[in-house]
Amino acid sequence: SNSMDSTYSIISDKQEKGKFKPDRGNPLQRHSFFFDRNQDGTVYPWETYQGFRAIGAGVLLSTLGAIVINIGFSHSTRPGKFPSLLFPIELRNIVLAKHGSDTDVYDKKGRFIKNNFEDIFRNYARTNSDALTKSELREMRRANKEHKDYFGWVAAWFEWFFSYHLFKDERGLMKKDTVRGIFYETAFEEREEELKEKRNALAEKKAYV
Ligand code: HEM
Ligand SMILES: [Ca+2]
Repeated sequence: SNSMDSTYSIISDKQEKGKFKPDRGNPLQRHSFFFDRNQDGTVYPWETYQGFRAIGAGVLLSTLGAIVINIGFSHSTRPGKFPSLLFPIELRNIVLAKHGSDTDVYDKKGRFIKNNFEDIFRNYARTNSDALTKSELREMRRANKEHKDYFGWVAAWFEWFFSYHLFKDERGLMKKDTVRGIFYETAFEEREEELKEKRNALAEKKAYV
């Protein structure tokens, strides 16, 4: 099948599960692919919503995530196309959604730059060497701000807001391993598995009483 076929019409998109294979060398694509629930290469808002729910976000946060992420990133991943009111995000072009005022951990090709990742913790993790407190995270975000880059400020704010809200530990710390897992997507997958297991255990318990 020709992947261009689905480019021109969203309605007749075949939505074949597993049609899209993320590029191993592109962690940014894998990060976003977690939310492509039917794995067809396009993330629609309802998929973003389901992805958020799958990692334990409530209805409100998931709705917010779907709205800001899909409105924010749809158009830039569809170069030359008329804006779509369904706000699809096309994963093969996900690097085009990169913005300013970020950490530079993902480079222009969506690769994970280890040194920039290590810099986050070298520069801001003072209270604990392998985690950021809420205020250290804020400090990092402020330092990353580029002049008049309003879109980047807002995008980075949301990215770190979602990260902190969903992945801080019981002491309110953003652990280094977790942050790496967010960049690589494994944090999403692990959380989803964890919640599935919890639900199954609960269901089994109920079956016995
Ligand atoms: C719970 C959900 C999510 C969390 C916690 C999250 C978190 C993050 C974080 C922490 C960054 C790095 C920001 C930085 O370098 O300063 C990032 C970057 C990015 N995320 Fe997500 N994200 C989520 C969902 C999504 C979704 C659904 C998509 C698209 C389908 C997406 C696309 C991107 C893109 C394109 C970047 C690159 C931004 C850049 O480097 O300029 N993310 N995200
Ligand atoms: Ca999809």
